[in-house]
Amino acid sequence: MSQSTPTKRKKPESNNASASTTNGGSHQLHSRELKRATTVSYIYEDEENTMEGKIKPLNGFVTPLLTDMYQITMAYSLWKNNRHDIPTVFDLYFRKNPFGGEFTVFAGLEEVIRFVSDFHYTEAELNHVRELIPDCDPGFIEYLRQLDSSDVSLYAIKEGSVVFPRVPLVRVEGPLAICQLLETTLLCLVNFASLIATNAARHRLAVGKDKIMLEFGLRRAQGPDGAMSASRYAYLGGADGTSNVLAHCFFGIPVKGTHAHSFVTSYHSTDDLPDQTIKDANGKSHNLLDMALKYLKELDIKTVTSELVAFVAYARTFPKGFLALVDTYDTLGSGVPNFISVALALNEIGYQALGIRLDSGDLSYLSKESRKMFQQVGQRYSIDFFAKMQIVASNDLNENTILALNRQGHEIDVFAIGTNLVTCQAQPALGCVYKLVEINGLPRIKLSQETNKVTLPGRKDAYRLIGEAGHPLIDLLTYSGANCDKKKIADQVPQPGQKILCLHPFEEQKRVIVTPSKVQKLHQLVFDKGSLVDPLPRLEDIRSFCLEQLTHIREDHLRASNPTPYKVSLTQELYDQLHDVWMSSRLVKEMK
Ligand SMILES: Nc1ncnc2c1ncn2[C@@H]1O[C@H](COP(=O)(O)OP(=O)(O)OP(=O)(O)O)[C@@H](O)[C@H]1O
Ligand SMILES: O=P(O)(O)OC[C@H]1O[C@H](OP(=O)(O)OP(=O)(O)O)[C@H](O)[C@@H]1O
Ligand SMILES: O=C(O)c1cccnc1
Ligand SMILES: [Mg+2]
Repeated sequence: MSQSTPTKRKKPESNNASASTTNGGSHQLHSRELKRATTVSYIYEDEENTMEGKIKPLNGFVTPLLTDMYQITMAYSLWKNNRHDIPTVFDLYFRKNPFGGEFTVFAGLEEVIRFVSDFHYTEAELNHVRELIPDCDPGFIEYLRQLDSSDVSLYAIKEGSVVFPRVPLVRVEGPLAICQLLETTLLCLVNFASLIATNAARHRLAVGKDKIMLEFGLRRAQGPDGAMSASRYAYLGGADGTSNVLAHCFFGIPVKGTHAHSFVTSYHSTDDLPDQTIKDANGKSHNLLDMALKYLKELDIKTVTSELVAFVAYARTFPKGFLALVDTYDTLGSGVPNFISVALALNEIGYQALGIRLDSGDLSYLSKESRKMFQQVGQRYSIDFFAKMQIVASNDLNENTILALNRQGHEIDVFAIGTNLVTCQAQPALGCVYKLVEINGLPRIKLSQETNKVTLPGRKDAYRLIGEAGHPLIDLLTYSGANCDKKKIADQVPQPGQKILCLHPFEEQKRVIVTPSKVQKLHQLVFDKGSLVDPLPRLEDIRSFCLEQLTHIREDHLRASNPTPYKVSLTQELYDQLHDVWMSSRLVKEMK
């Protein structure tokens, strides 16, 4: 690949990054545009997200060459055989929910729309393609030079929706060659995004809605692109903030942070802090270290002095949001008392400390013991906010450890989750696939030894049937293929209050009659032959939609252990069509 040119970026607007877990980061979104130059390079510009403005991918690697080689060879062959313009329908969907769960959060749609909208080959990219194909016909390069998405339409489920296996997340309609060329990039954009969003949603459910969940995974993420995607989609799925500064600058995600052990261990003695003073709101100077030592004496506790010095140094830098990492030497014997002494000193001169971070040991026990100490000191000195000091926990947290902490009881206010959130250690990939379901108006099927892998042929629509209690009951797929007559298509559309027969795609005896109270059409036209239909929603609105959606799904579908599968069914018409196409596509074996 060509060397990238040096980055040429407009300076991001100043962000409000702060050292505390509550003060950091504004919620304001700074949309960034990433323009592609002749070689792959990153040039970020402010983007007006208008309908007229050309929208671009969020990441400079997202170009038509971010694909598998076979897409290009297939496109060449389709063009050579004059099949490139045949009208087609492709479905993008997954077959199994991740993490042993029974739900998935759909994410990545904005990036899909941006990529499809911007689809074109630059001259440099055309040169690459020419070099990749032996004896490449110049006519193919001419064909690619004029190729764009002006004949492509996308129908999609809203980003942030809770979704289920086999329901197309995106339906792509357009000429065969370009739809085929989109496959790999679209899958790359949806698979990781949805996996991370689902992982974040599961961690969010474990943490509970009244607690704060932060994503601290940048250092362990799968490279810079994986890290940016992870921060974006962890936020979409329910994280309240990230430690990733660039994700704040690009996506407007609130940025949060505390400090590391190295900050504490970098101090050895009081000599390392020649200036121990701090000014109060009136500008009067006080010696913060002496004041903290006075409180330690009153409390009759001996602690590690170098740790106290580090805390004083940090507190005089951030007196308004002082939060200390307390487990460097001895959490309850030194870290928490040192924090308390500095917090009391700050309080004396009008500043309110924020809390502590625990990063090792038994987080249930340590959080409860720390809370007790805060309550006792608060009572002794009649300081109300002391009992409510924020307790942040980190250290290899995951869904299971959080659920275990909930069972044991804890006093944690903020769960900071890194590795397990951004790498999806419990399951490293989602298996979204992209399959041709209709060509030239005719349904197409892909057979498999595994029934579950057989594709559902034909153009389909999807509806969510909502029950009396307000919970989704079932997703129903209807047949809306080009060869299905208009009345049949209309007759399949489920109506509230009417009985609807819903069939399992492969097991004839599994059928249910549903009378929905409400019906939601799941697919919307989001990209219409080259044009964006509606402005792209803001990331924080997608996040709010996702969190709201989760409150409507029945708890037994969401729970971590033995969740109930959610039903996805077919209308009689779609069922018949599936089985007709299946029968006619299968060879009848002969035995002698
Ligand atoms: N009460 C608890 N219940 C269940 N899991 C816990 C509890 N407290 C901590 N954990 C988890 O147990 C693991 C402890 O890891 P480990 O023993 O490697 O670290 P540590 O000894 O506490 O700290 P370190 O080695 O980083 O100083 C972490 O994954 C942590 O999230
Ligand atoms: O554990 P995670 O969920 O990935 O969360 C992020 C971790 O990264 C930081 O330290 P790091 O692990 O780099 O070093 P430390 O544990 O030795 O402090 C932090 O203190 C957390 O422990
Ligand atoms: O701000 C923190 O405390 C932090 C950030 C990233 C990783 N670990 C900790
Ligand atoms: Mg660690």
